[in-house]
Formats: sequence, C-alpha cells, structure tokens
Amino acid sequence: MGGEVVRGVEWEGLRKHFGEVEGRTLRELFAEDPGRVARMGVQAGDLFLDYSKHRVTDETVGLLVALAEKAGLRDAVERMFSGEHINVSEDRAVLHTALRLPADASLHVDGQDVVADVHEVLDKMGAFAEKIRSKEWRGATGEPIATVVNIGIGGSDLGPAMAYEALLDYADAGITARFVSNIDPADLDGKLRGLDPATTLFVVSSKTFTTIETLTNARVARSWLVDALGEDAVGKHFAAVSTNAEKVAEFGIDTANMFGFWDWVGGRYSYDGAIGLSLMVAIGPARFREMLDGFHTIDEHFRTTPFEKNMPVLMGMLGIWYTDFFGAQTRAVLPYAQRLHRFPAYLQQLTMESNGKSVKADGSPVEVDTGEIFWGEPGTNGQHAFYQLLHQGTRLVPADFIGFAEPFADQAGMHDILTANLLAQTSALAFGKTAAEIAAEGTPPEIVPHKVMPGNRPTSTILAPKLTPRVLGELVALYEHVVFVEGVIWGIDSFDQWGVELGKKMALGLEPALTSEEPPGDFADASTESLVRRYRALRGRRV
Ligand SMILES: O=P(O)(O)OC[C@H]1O[C@](O)(CO)[C@@H](O)[C@@H]1O
Repeated sequence: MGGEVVRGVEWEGLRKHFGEVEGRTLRELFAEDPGRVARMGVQAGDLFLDYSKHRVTDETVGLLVALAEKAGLRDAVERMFSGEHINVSEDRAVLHTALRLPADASLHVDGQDVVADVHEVLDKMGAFAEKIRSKEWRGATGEPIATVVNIGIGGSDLGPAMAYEALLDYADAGITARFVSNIDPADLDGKLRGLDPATTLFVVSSKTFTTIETLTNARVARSWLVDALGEDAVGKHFAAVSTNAEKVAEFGIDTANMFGFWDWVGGRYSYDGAIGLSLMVAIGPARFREMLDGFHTIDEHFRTTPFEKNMPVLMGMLGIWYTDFFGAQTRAVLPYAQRLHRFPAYLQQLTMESNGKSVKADGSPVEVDTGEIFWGEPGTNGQHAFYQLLHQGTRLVPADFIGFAEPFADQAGMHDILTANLLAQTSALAFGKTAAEIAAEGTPPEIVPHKVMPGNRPTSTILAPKLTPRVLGELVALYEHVVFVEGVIWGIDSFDQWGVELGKKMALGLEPALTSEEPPGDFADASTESLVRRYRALRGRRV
C-alpha cells in the first residue's frame, strides 16, 4: 500500500513521461492546445481550481491519477473516513472529518457513537459562546467579557488564530480575541497590554495539557488575574480545551468549563472542534457551523469525486509531480487576501508536521523526497519582496495563488487592483517574456538578459466567491486532504510527529543548567556546553 508504488511500474512510467514534458514550455503547451484551460479546471464546493498553468499534459494527469489508484488511495480514503487506526505509530484513528459530520450522520468507531459525541461538544461550546456574546456570562466583578485570550501552541494556536484573522469581519459581538503561544515572555506580556482582567476570559487550549509553553503561560496569566481580582475570580475567567480532564482539574480550572475532544483528532487538525472555541465566541456558533459545512462539503467531494475531477487528489498529485520528478523543494502559498495572512503559517504545521517524515508507516526508509516545504505571504506584499526569485531565480517554486471575487468591503476599486495583480503574476510566471520581445521594445542589448522573464513557472489558481466561514472551511479541508494524498503516495504516517519530541525533552534537561547556581555539569556536546557557559556569563551567573 502507498509507498510501494514509489519506483513501481507506474512511477517509472511517469519518470519516462517526465523526460518528455520537462523540456516543453507552458507557451508551447498552451499554443498547441488552447482547450486545456477548459479541461484543467475543477470545482469543489465554492472553490474553483485552474491548474492549466502547470507543466502537465492530459497524459501527465492520467498517469498521476493511475499512480494514485495503484497506491490504493481510494481504499485509504475510506479507511480514514471510517475510523480505522491509520495512525499506526500511535495506534489511533484519524477522524478530523468526523468533527464536521452533520448531526444526523452516523459513525461508530471503537464502539463509540462519534457523531453524538462531536455534537454534544459543539452544543456545549455553542451555549458557552452565546452566554459570553449575549453578556449573560459575567466576570468576577459583574462586567461582561470583552476579550478572549487563547493560550495554546502549535495546533492549539495556529488554527484558531489563523481563522480568527481570516473571519475578523464576521466577529460581530464586540468581542475580540488574542492568541498567546510563545514561551518567550514577550508574547504574553504584549497580549495582556491594555487588557482589563475584569473583562478578560482565558481559554487554555492544549490537547495533552502537558505542553510546557501553554501551561507556563497559563500559570502566569492566572497570577495576573488573581493579583487583580483574587483567587475566586478564576472560575469566571478561565476555560479549558483539552482531551485531558484530569490535568485540567489539577491546574485548577472547573471542568464544567472544559471542552473536550478525542485522541483521534490530531492537534493540527483540531480547530474545527473545541480548539476553535475562541473563534466561535468571536464569530458566533451559527457561523462556526457554516464553516463546518464548508469542511464537510470538501470531505464529501474528496470521498466521492472521481480522481480526474477531485481537487485534493489533483493538487496532491501535482505536489508529488514537482517534488519527486522536477525536484522542487518548496511550494509557495500566496493568498491575495490580507485576512489570510496567517494561512501560510497555519499550513506549515498542517503540511510539514504531517509529511516531514523519512520512514514509511512500516518503519522502512522512504526512497524519494517527501514533505514539501510550505511557505508564503499574502499578495501583493510578497510581490515586492520575494517574487523576484520566483520569476527569475534558478529554483523551481510551484505556487498556489488564492483569490476571492468579492471583498468584505471595498474602497476605490482596491479589490480589483488586488485581483489584477494575482492574474498578472500567474500569467507572467507561466509565459514570461522572451529576449526577442524585450529587444523589440528598444532595450539595449546588454540589458536584455537581465530583463528576460523565463516563464514556465507553474501555478495553481484557486478562486472563490468570497472569504466567508464556509469558504474558509473548504480551503482548510482542501489542504488537509492534499496532505493525505501525498502521505498515501509516499506511504508514510502523516498523523504522528515524533520528530518534535527529542528537542522538547532536551530543553527540559537543559533548563536547570541555565538557571542553577552550581557550575554546569556534563553535556552531550561541547558546542552546547560552551553556549550554556556564555549564556550564564551574560546573565551574570557562575560559569
Ligand atoms: O495541544 P498540545 O497538546 O498542547 O500540543 C501542542 C502542539 O505540540 C505538538 O505536539 C508538537 O510539539 C503539536 O503537534 C501540537 O499541535
């Protein structure tokens, strides 16, 4: 299954085909076949994908789809949706898709009615959010809540923080949210500035409730609150989101104000469940549910649409095409929407924590490159920063451009200028400008090479009507499934993250060496020892 197709017959067929396509330009491909635009467009929910500006022909798409079939992708999708333990290294089901099943759906996993559990939590979150939004919930001094501060990190931060920013225009109850993640005290300090403890609610979000950054920030936030309002205020100003009720209670948060989820939801796949609580407070339960409908729409599309028209399958297989055949290292994600400014950061965890693996699910080494490096910035800002390399650099950087037809609000035609830039960039990247064209404009010959735009730089364009809660859900689900498709082809477990553990453990071991009054003890390596001594000296401690 999966990784077995790497270097198999279909793979080698693609390699041979790659030899034929590699030397062709997008100019040639479009000139020969203008009809490709009509064929290379797919719709999924509100999202339209134009993938005609990719270095592919119909044959490429056919071969990529055949590879996906051979890899058992169809079966793998069913195994995920039905709750099989496809996260093999942790022996867990992978069921983020269950977080957005409608209430009348049915799914039993490991003897448990998953849909009922999910909707029980959604209802509890909804009731809590409404109480805060309607000002029925009062803080210790009787004042309503004005700010929700989410304390979490990784999947317990990036999802809700990204979505809150994306949907800021829908935050209609006058409640703002802030997100604290970093153990750097500057983060909490900055986020607490200007806040009144009497009108602040902390949501401590941690799947495990053992993450040092989150618990430390939560402790400091607790002291900030207690110093101002006293110990009895904690119950009215702290809620928790976790799978670990015992640790939540130990921390001193009333489990009546705890919102749960399950081990079958990975941290980076969790903001459409209870981890989205602060988002729900800001935009309201109805809009949160609209977002879940968007997720579900793409889940259904992914599960039921033939691969040739299946957006996550096509985008995932294009990722394989560029990573393993063209040797591309990265994929840029370029939303032409300022509200999506945290989307690339969110995708970095989703994609890189999932597919940054060098062994297959069975523990054997992978044979090809895995894990695209995702990065990006909103357009048009990126155009004035790093697009130079995209246009004229030596590296191939496939890019996803994301645009919307309708802005939430427009002024002076700014939104059309934004969209014109998106379209201009993808066109320039694909078709460039030749030396002859530049010379014909009267450019001095010695300057011509500097102005040549090589083109042939592949892009996807994703266009949606408007950045609504539903469309955001669709976009996120799209990328979740892109990750899945790639993981299946590579045969890896996209749902564990063992690579982050060693560094965490070592930090715990190193911290006493930084703070102790005793001379530093033994170290595993001389470089770290020398840096510890230098740090201690800089902090005026004994070396
Ligand atoms: O929600 P938790 O348990 O605090 O974990 C936070 C993050 O830490 C990680 O485990 C990585 O260190 C992520 O996978 C997770 O999203």
